Amino acid sequence: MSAIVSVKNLSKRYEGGVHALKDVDLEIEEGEILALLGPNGAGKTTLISCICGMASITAGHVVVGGHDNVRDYRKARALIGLVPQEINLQPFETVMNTVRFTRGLFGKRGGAEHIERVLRSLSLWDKRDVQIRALSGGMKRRVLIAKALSHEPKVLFLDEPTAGVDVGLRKEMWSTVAELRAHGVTVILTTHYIEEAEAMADRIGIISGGEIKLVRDKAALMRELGRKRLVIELTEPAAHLPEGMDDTPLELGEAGRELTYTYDPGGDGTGITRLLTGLRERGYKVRDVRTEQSSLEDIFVDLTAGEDRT
Ligand SMILES: Nc1ncnc2c1ncn2[C@@H]1O[C@H](COP(=O)(O)OP(=O)(O)OP(=O)(O)O)[C@@H](O)[C@H]1O
Repeated sequence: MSAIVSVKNLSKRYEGGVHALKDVDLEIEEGEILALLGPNGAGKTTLISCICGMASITAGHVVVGGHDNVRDYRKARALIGLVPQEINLQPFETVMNTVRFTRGLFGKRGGAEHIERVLRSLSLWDKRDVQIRALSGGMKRRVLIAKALSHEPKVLFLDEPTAGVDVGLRKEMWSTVAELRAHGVTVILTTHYIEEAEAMADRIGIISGGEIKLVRDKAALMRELGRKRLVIELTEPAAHLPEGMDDTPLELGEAGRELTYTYDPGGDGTGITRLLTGLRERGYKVRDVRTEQSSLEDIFVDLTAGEDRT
Protein backbone atom coordinates (compact mmCIF):
# COMPACT_ATOMS: atom_id res chain seq x y z
CA MET A 1 0.00 0.00 0.00
CA SER A 2 1.11 3.58 -0.58
CA ALA A 3 0.03 6.89 0.92
CA ILE A 4 -2.87 8.57 -0.88
CA VAL A 5 -2.90 11.47 1.60
CA SER A 6 0.21 12.80 3.23
CA VAL A 7 0.04 15.43 5.97
CA LYS A 8 3.33 17.00 7.07
CA ASN A 9 3.94 19.37 10.01
CA LEU A 10 0.40 20.69 9.72
CA SER A 11 -0.54 23.48 12.10
CA LYS A 12 -3.75 25.46 12.26
CA ARG A 13 -4.35 28.57 14.30
CA TYR A 14 -7.81 30.12 14.05
CA GLU A 15 -8.26 33.89 14.13
CA GLY A 16 -8.78 34.58 17.77
CA GLY A 17 -5.81 32.42 18.66
CA VAL A 18 -7.08 28.85 19.12
CA HIS A 19 -4.21 26.53 18.19
CA ALA A 20 -6.41 23.72 16.85
CA LEU A 21 -3.68 21.59 15.19
CA LYS A 22 -0.08 21.37 16.33
CA ASP A 23 2.50 19.97 13.94
CA VAL A 24 0.42 17.03 12.75
CA ASP A 25 2.00 14.28 10.62
CA LEU A 26 -0.27 11.67 9.10
CA GLU A 27 0.00 9.24 6.20
CA ILE A 28 -3.23 7.70 4.92
CA GLU A 29 -2.76 4.50 2.97
CA GLU A 30 -4.69 3.78 -0.20
CA GLY A 31 -7.60 1.40 0.43
CA GLU A 32 -7.67 1.58 4.22
CA ILE A 33 -10.31 2.68 6.70
CA LEU A 34 -8.73 5.04 9.19
CA ALA A 35 -10.74 6.17 12.21
CA LEU A 36 -9.73 9.41 13.88
CA LEU A 37 -10.88 9.18 17.44
CA GLY A 38 -10.84 12.10 19.81
CA PRO A 39 -12.82 13.97 22.44
CA ASN A 40 -14.81 17.16 21.71
CA GLY A 41 -12.59 19.98 20.52
CA ALA A 42 -9.65 17.66 19.79
CA GLY A 43 -9.23 19.04 16.27
CA LYS A 44 -10.82 16.27 14.19
CA THR A 45 -13.05 18.50 12.06
CA THR A 46 -10.26 21.04 11.67
CA LEU A 47 -7.91 18.32 10.39
CA ILE A 48 -10.47 17.11 7.86
CA SER A 49 -11.25 20.69 6.81
CA CYS A 50 -7.55 21.44 6.26
CA ILE A 51 -7.03 18.27 4.22
CA CYS A 52 -10.11 18.97 2.12
CA GLY A 53 -9.12 22.60 1.56
CA MET A 54 -12.13 23.99 3.46
CA ALA A 55 -9.93 25.69 6.07
CA SER A 56 -6.67 27.50 5.45
CA ILE A 57 -3.44 25.96 6.69
CA THR A 58 -1.25 28.03 9.05
CA ALA A 59 1.89 25.94 8.46
CA GLY A 60 2.82 22.63 6.86
CA HIS A 61 1.66 20.72 3.79
CA VAL A 62 -1.07 18.39 2.63
CA VAL A 63 -0.52 16.27 -0.47
CA VAL A 64 -3.40 14.27 -1.99
CA GLY A 65 -2.61 11.77 -4.73
CA GLY A 66 0.64 13.63 -5.40
CA HIS A 67 -1.00 17.08 -5.56
CA ASP A 68 -0.30 19.80 -3.00
CA ASN A 69 -3.70 20.94 -1.73
CA VAL A 70 -2.77 24.64 -1.81
CA ARG A 71 -0.66 24.99 -4.97
CA ASP A 72 -2.60 22.37 -6.91
CA TYR A 73 -5.95 22.83 -5.18
CA ARG A 74 -8.29 21.68 -7.94
CA LYS A 75 -6.49 18.44 -8.65
CA ALA A 76 -6.14 17.62 -4.97
CA ARG A 77 -9.78 18.48 -4.23
CA ALA A 78 -11.05 16.41 -7.17
CA LEU A 79 -9.69 13.29 -5.50
CA ILE A 80 -11.61 13.92 -2.28
CA GLY A 81 -15.21 13.30 -1.29
CA LEU A 82 -16.44 14.87 1.93
CA VAL A 83 -19.51 13.83 3.89
CA PRO A 84 -20.21 16.62 6.35
CA GLN A 85 -21.68 16.25 9.83
CA GLU A 86 -24.87 18.15 9.06
CA ILE A 87 -27.50 17.12 6.56
CA ASN A 88 -27.48 20.04 4.11
CA LEU A 89 -29.75 18.96 1.25
CA GLN A 90 -32.37 20.76 -0.82
CA PRO A 91 -35.69 19.29 0.35
CA PHE A 92 -37.56 19.70 -2.96
CA GLU A 93 -34.82 18.29 -5.17
CA THR A 94 -34.85 14.63 -6.24
CA VAL A 95 -32.12 12.22 -5.25
CA MET A 96 -30.85 11.93 -8.84
CA ASN A 97 -30.70 15.69 -9.42
CA THR A 98 -28.96 16.25 -6.10
CA VAL A 99 -26.20 13.82 -6.96
CA ARG A 100 -25.88 14.98 -10.59
CA PHE A 101 -25.65 18.61 -9.50
CA THR A 102 -22.74 17.89 -7.17
CA ARG A 103 -20.91 16.05 -9.93
CA GLY A 104 -21.41 19.11 -12.13
CA LEU A 105 -19.82 21.34 -9.49
CA PHE A 106 -16.61 19.40 -10.01
CA GLY A 107 -16.79 20.16 -13.72
CA LYS A 108 -17.57 16.54 -14.57
CA ARG A 109 -20.13 15.78 -17.23
CA GLY A 110 -22.02 12.58 -17.99
CA GLY A 111 -21.10 9.78 -15.69
CA ALA A 112 -24.58 8.22 -15.80
CA GLU A 113 -23.12 4.77 -15.29
CA HIS A 114 -21.04 5.89 -12.31
CA ILE A 115 -24.02 7.62 -10.69
CA GLU A 116 -26.18 4.54 -11.22
CA ARG A 117 -23.49 2.35 -9.63
CA VAL A 118 -23.19 4.66 -6.63
CA LEU A 119 -26.95 4.90 -6.12
CA ARG A 120 -27.36 1.14 -6.44
CA SER A 121 -24.53 0.45 -4.00
CA LEU A 122 -26.21 2.71 -1.45
CA SER A 123 -29.67 1.19 -2.09
CA LEU A 124 -30.87 4.54 -3.44
CA TRP A 125 -31.55 3.56 -7.03
CA ASP A 126 -35.24 2.88 -6.40
CA LYS A 127 -35.50 6.29 -4.73
CA ARG A 128 -33.78 8.24 -7.50
CA ASP A 129 -36.92 10.20 -8.44
CA VAL A 130 -38.04 10.79 -4.88
CA GLN A 131 -37.73 14.26 -3.35
CA ILE A 132 -35.25 14.54 -0.50
CA ARG A 133 -37.95 15.69 1.94
CA ALA A 134 -39.72 12.34 1.57
CA LEU A 135 -36.69 10.31 2.65
CA SER A 136 -35.94 8.91 6.10
CA GLY A 137 -32.96 10.22 8.07
CA GLY A 138 -30.95 7.12 7.13
CA MET A 139 -31.66 7.59 3.43
CA LYS A 140 -30.69 11.27 3.65
CA ARG A 141 -27.34 10.27 5.10
CA ARG A 142 -26.88 7.87 2.19
CA VAL A 143 -27.63 10.73 -0.23
CA LEU A 144 -24.82 12.71 1.43
CA ILE A 145 -22.48 9.80 0.73
CA ALA A 146 -23.74 9.51 -2.86
CA LYS A 147 -23.10 13.24 -3.36
CA ALA A 148 -19.60 12.88 -1.96
CA LEU A 149 -18.90 9.97 -4.33
CA SER A 150 -20.50 11.60 -7.38
CA HIS A 151 -17.27 12.92 -8.89
CA GLU A 152 -15.39 9.60 -8.49
CA PRO A 153 -13.06 10.56 -5.64
CA LYS A 154 -10.39 8.21 -4.37
CA VAL A 155 -10.66 9.22 -0.74
CA LEU A 156 -13.85 9.67 1.24
CA PHE A 157 -13.94 11.68 4.46
CA LEU A 158 -16.86 11.10 6.80
CA ASP A 159 -17.11 13.62 9.61
CA GLU A 160 -18.91 11.90 12.48
CA PRO A 161 -21.15 9.85 10.22
CA THR A 162 -23.26 8.46 13.02
CA ALA A 163 -23.43 11.35 15.51
CA GLY A 164 -26.94 11.40 16.95
CA VAL A 165 -28.31 8.48 14.92
CA ASP A 166 -29.98 5.45 16.46
CA VAL A 167 -28.28 2.08 16.90
CA GLY A 168 -29.94 0.46 13.87
CA LEU A 169 -28.89 3.25 11.55
CA ARG A 170 -25.40 3.29 12.98
CA LYS A 171 -24.93 -0.40 12.15
CA GLU A 172 -26.31 0.28 8.66
CA MET A 173 -23.73 3.03 8.16
CA TRP A 174 -20.97 0.67 9.27
CA SER A 175 -21.91 -1.88 6.64
CA THR A 176 -22.23 0.86 3.99
CA VAL A 177 -18.67 1.97 4.73
CA ALA A 178 -17.41 -1.62 4.68
CA GLU A 179 -18.94 -2.00 1.19
CA LEU A 180 -17.27 1.22 -0.02
CA ARG A 181 -13.94 -0.10 1.16
CA ALA A 182 -14.61 -3.37 -0.67
CA HIS A 183 -14.98 -1.24 -3.82
CA GLY A 184 -11.52 0.24 -3.25
CA VAL A 185 -12.47 3.60 -1.69
CA THR A 186 -10.12 4.87 1.02
CA VAL A 187 -12.20 6.00 4.00
CA ILE A 188 -11.28 8.37 6.81
CA LEU A 189 -13.88 8.88 9.46
CA THR A 190 -13.97 10.88 12.65
CA THR A 191 -15.85 9.63 15.62
CA HIS A 192 -16.39 10.02 19.35
CA TYR A 193 -17.57 6.46 19.53
CA ILE A 194 -14.88 4.03 20.48
CA GLU A 195 -17.04 1.06 19.51
CA GLU A 196 -17.36 2.58 16.04
CA ALA A 197 -13.59 2.80 15.60
CA GLU A 198 -13.26 -0.71 16.98
CA ALA A 199 -15.92 -2.07 14.61
CA MET A 200 -14.89 -0.38 11.38
CA ALA A 201 -11.30 0.70 11.21
CA ASP A 202 -8.13 -0.96 9.92
CA ARG A 203 -6.09 1.69 11.71
CA ILE A 204 -6.95 4.01 14.52
CA GLY A 205 -5.55 7.49 15.07
CA ILE A 206 -6.06 9.10 18.43
CA ILE A 207 -6.17 12.89 18.37
CA SER A 208 -6.29 15.07 21.44
CA GLY A 209 -5.50 18.73 22.10
CA GLY A 210 -4.63 19.26 18.41
CA GLU A 211 -1.99 16.52 18.40
CA ILE A 212 -1.99 13.03 16.96
CA LYS A 213 -1.17 10.89 19.96
CA LEU A 214 -0.78 7.69 17.98
CA VAL A 215 -1.77 5.98 14.75
CA ARG A 216 -1.68 2.25 14.88
CA ASP A 217 -3.05 -0.87 13.28
CA LYS A 218 -6.19 -1.65 15.27
CA ALA A 219 -5.39 -5.29 15.96
CA ALA A 220 -1.82 -4.43 17.04
CA LEU A 221 -3.08 -1.62 19.26
CA MET A 222 -5.48 -3.93 21.03
CA ARG A 223 -2.77 -6.59 21.36
CA GLU A 224 -0.11 -4.22 22.66
CA LEU A 225 -2.19 -2.19 25.02
CA GLY A 226 -5.13 -4.51 25.66
CA ARG A 227 -4.03 -6.21 28.87
CA LYS A 228 -6.31 -8.54 30.77
CA ARG A 229 -7.19 -8.55 34.42
CA LEU A 230 -8.20 -11.48 36.57
CA VAL A 231 -10.33 -10.31 39.48
CA ILE A 232 -10.37 -12.75 42.40
CA GLU A 233 -13.15 -12.32 44.92
CA LEU A 234 -12.12 -13.53 48.36
CA THR A 235 -14.38 -15.26 50.89
CA GLU A 236 -12.74 -13.40 53.80
CA PRO A 237 -11.34 -9.86 53.44
CA ALA A 238 -7.53 -9.76 53.37
CA ALA A 239 -5.57 -7.17 55.38
CA HIS A 240 -2.59 -7.09 53.00
CA LEU A 241 -1.20 -8.55 49.79
CA PRO A 242 -0.08 -12.19 50.05
CA GLU A 243 3.43 -12.46 51.46
CA GLY A 244 6.24 -13.87 49.35
CA MET A 245 4.46 -13.05 46.06
CA ASP A 246 6.11 -9.70 45.36
CA ASP A 247 7.01 -10.74 41.81
CA THR A 248 3.30 -11.17 40.97
CA PRO A 249 1.46 -8.01 39.74
CA LEU A 250 -1.36 -8.02 42.28
CA GLU A 251 -3.48 -5.25 43.74
CA LEU A 252 -5.75 -5.46 46.73
CA GLY A 253 -9.14 -3.82 46.22
CA GLU A 254 -11.01 -1.67 48.70
CA ALA A 255 -12.07 -3.48 51.86
CA GLY A 256 -9.65 -6.27 50.96
CA ARG A 257 -12.36 -8.31 49.24
CA GLU A 258 -10.81 -8.46 45.78
CA LEU A 259 -7.38 -9.20 44.40
CA THR A 260 -6.68 -8.03 40.85
CA TYR A 261 -4.00 -9.70 38.76
CA THR A 262 -2.92 -8.05 35.48
CA TYR A 263 -1.45 -10.21 32.74
CA ASP A 264 -0.67 -10.29 29.05
CA PRO A 265 -3.07 -12.69 27.31
CA GLY A 266 -0.70 -12.95 24.33
CA GLY A 267 2.35 -13.90 26.42
CA ASP A 268 3.78 -17.41 26.95
CA GLY A 269 1.80 -18.57 29.96
CA THR A 270 -0.42 -16.29 31.95
CA GLY A 271 0.79 -17.27 35.44
CA ILE A 272 -2.79 -17.85 36.59
CA THR A 273 -2.23 -21.43 37.79
CA ARG A 274 0.83 -20.37 39.79
CA LEU A 275 -1.11 -17.46 41.27
CA LEU A 276 -4.09 -19.58 42.37
CA THR A 277 -1.76 -22.26 43.81
CA GLY A 278 0.18 -19.57 45.71
CA LEU A 279 -3.03 -18.15 47.16
CA ARG A 280 -4.30 -21.59 48.25
CA GLU A 281 -0.96 -22.39 49.92
CA ARG A 282 -1.25 -19.13 51.88
CA GLY A 283 -4.74 -19.94 53.08
CA TYR A 284 -6.68 -17.50 50.87
CA LYS A 285 -10.16 -18.79 50.02
CA VAL A 286 -11.58 -17.81 46.63
CA ARG A 287 -15.32 -17.16 46.26
CA ASP A 288 -15.33 -16.29 42.57
CA VAL A 289 -13.10 -15.18 39.68
CA ARG A 290 -13.78 -13.09 36.59
CA THR A 291 -11.67 -11.66 33.78
CA GLU A 292 -11.81 -8.14 32.34
CA GLN A 293 -10.23 -7.08 29.04
CA SER A 294 -8.94 -3.54 28.85
CA SER A 295 -10.78 -2.04 25.92
CA LEU A 296 -9.93 0.62 23.41
CA GLU A 297 -11.86 2.87 25.77
CA ASP A 298 -9.29 2.36 28.55
CA ILE A 299 -6.47 3.00 26.09
CA PHE A 300 -8.19 6.13 24.84
CA VAL A 301 -8.86 7.46 28.34
CA ASP A 302 -5.20 6.85 29.30
CA LEU A 303 -3.93 8.70 26.23
CA THR A 304 -6.25 11.67 26.48
CA ALA A 305 -6.27 11.99 30.27
CA GLY A 306 -6.03 15.59 31.42
CA GLU A 307 -7.04 17.09 28.06
CA ASP A 308 -9.70 19.77 28.00
CA ARG A 309 -12.96 18.65 26.50
CA THR A 310 -14.64 21.78 25.18
N1 LIG B 1 -13.98 28.48 12.97
C1 LIG B 1 -13.38 28.43 14.13
N2 LIG B 1 -12.89 29.54 14.72
C2 LIG B 1 -12.23 29.51 15.91
N3 LIG B 1 -12.00 28.37 16.60
C3 LIG B 1 -12.45 27.23 16.07
C4 LIG B 1 -13.17 27.20 14.82
N4 LIG B 1 -13.50 25.89 14.56
C5 LIG B 1 -13.03 25.17 15.59
N5 LIG B 1 -12.40 25.95 16.50
C6 LIG B 1 -11.74 25.52 17.73
O1 LIG B 1 -10.70 24.62 17.37
C7 LIG B 1 -10.62 23.53 18.29
C8 LIG B 1 -10.81 22.21 17.54
O2 LIG B 1 -12.16 22.14 17.07
P1 LIG B 1 -12.68 20.98 16.11
O3 LIG B 1 -14.07 21.33 15.72
O4 LIG B 1 -11.70 20.75 15.03
O5 LIG B 1 -12.67 19.72 17.11
P2 LIG B 1 -13.38 18.32 16.95
O6 LIG B 1 -12.39 17.32 17.42
O7 LIG B 1 -13.93 18.15 15.59
O8 LIG B 1 -14.56 18.47 18.01
P3 LIG B 1 -16.05 17.85 17.99
O9 LIG B 1 -15.87 16.40 18.24
O10 LIG B 1 -16.69 18.55 19.15
O11 LIG B 1 -16.67 18.18 16.67
C9 LIG B 1 -11.69 23.79 19.35
O12 LIG B 1 -11.07 24.44 20.44
C10 LIG B 1 -12.65 24.72 18.64
O13 LIG B 1 -13.32 25.55 19.56
